[in-house]
Amino acid sequence: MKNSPRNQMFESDEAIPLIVEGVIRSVWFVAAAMLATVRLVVHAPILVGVAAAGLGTTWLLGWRGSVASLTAFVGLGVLWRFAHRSSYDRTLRPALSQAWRTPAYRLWFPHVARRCGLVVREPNLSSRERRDPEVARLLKVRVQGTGAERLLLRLPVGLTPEDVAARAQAVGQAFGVAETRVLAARPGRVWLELRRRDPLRPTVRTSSDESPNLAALRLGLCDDGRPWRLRLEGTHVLIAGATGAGKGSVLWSLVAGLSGAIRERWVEVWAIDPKGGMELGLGRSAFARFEARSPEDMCGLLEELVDLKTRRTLALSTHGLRKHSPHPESPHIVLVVDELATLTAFAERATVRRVEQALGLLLTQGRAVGITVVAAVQDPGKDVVTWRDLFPTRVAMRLDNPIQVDMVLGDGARERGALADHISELQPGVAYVRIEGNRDIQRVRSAYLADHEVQSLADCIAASHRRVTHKAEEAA
Ligand SMILES: Nc1ncnc2c1ncn2[C@@H]1O[C@H](COP(=O)(O)OP(=O)(O)OP(=O)(O)O)[C@@H](O)[C@H]1O
Repeated sequence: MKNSPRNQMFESDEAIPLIVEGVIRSVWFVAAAMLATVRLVVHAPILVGVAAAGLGTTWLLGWRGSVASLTAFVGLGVLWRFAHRSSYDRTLRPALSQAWRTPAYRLWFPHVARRCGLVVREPNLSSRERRDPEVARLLKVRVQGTGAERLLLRLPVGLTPEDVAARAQAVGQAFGVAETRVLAARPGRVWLELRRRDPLRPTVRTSSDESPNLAALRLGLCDDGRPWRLRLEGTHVLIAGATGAGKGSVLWSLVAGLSGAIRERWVEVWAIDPKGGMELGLGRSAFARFEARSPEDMCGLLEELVDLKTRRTLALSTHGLRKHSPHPESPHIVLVVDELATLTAFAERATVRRVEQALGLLLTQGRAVGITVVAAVQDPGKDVVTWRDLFPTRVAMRLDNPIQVDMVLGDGARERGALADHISELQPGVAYVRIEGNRDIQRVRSAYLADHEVQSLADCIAASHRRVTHKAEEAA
């Protein structure tokens, strides 16, 4: 086929070529229209559904009936919103947002991507040879019930997820959103998340109705609406946050989550509070061991745990086992250290060396024998970086500057959306969590326990232990 100057397929004005051309063009037009319809249905099914329902109703009931039905539907929606806000927010609201935001993103994204630099230009070509730059393509839009809008992007050759992360803020601002982050999809694709509402705004309460699971202990809420679950067995946890960031709430949520296991005695929490008991002293009866006196005393407790570790390692190797299983005679031990840096700040040099050696041994060899270190730090300076890599799980709460974010979570974390230095002082307990082997960073808020709740939690644990001891004495 060849285009003549008059845009004809065949260079002939005879009837048969003209008829053939007409048939080919009609088939081509019908196929293109069908393809466009299919694409519209696939990309904006809700919008197409609503339009089809509107046309169907008008055809069946006339325009008055159609307006009446529409009014009834809107009325039902409004009623639903006021009668049961949570189910409305979970289901209808995201569906409505999806219906109108999908076409809006599709319309504007190519323009925004070009302006924000999500493009690849061929290098080493003169401006005359250079073709149009390749732009990141929007494949899918997902509106979630939690107020997050996720855009699945296909990256042109030459663009990486890090490039998208570096431009994410600009794209977010263009769509009127302040919070953005990049999540891994498969190679060549990336999810760009834009958050319009924050489900972590209200204070999160603990839920005590769950039996403790060391592989996924419930500590609070994730910003996708799911519970925040943290693995405690086979890992160590570093929590960094400026003063008032809510480190205490993470530690107490952890104790609250473990309380069932502590009462049944297959988990013990040992606590070290270098601030003289200011932070953890409130619930000291929840702890099997508690030390808040001199650096030498705290060092002594660490060394006691190292001895226990050595005995457990020996026992495991004697029985040919590779992993410790907790039970009341040999419980899983969670060592909580509030303010790791203070532990060594006021100690003699010899004590500092002993503390460092004991911590090093627990962090490198404690995981397999049922010992988890959970340490909090206020100022993630260079001391923390020394220890950082020995903590597979890291939690960055509100931090003072952007450099500290990568210091805690690892290089590139802030660029991928862990804006811990942007967390508001009005939202204590909010944090970004990085787990070993997972590039994605979770945004979470820990549950909050008021002082009286911490006290009653500790009293409840102490009372349960007293009952068990009493029964054991009676039996003896
Ligand atoms: N998860 C939370 N939800 C709501 N409010 C919280 C939460 N965590 C903490 N708060 C509030 O913030 C205050 C400070 O929290 P917290 O003492 O835990 O901070 P911190 O990081 O331990 O500070 P510091 O390092 O100075 O001890 C608390 O008194 C409480 O009112």
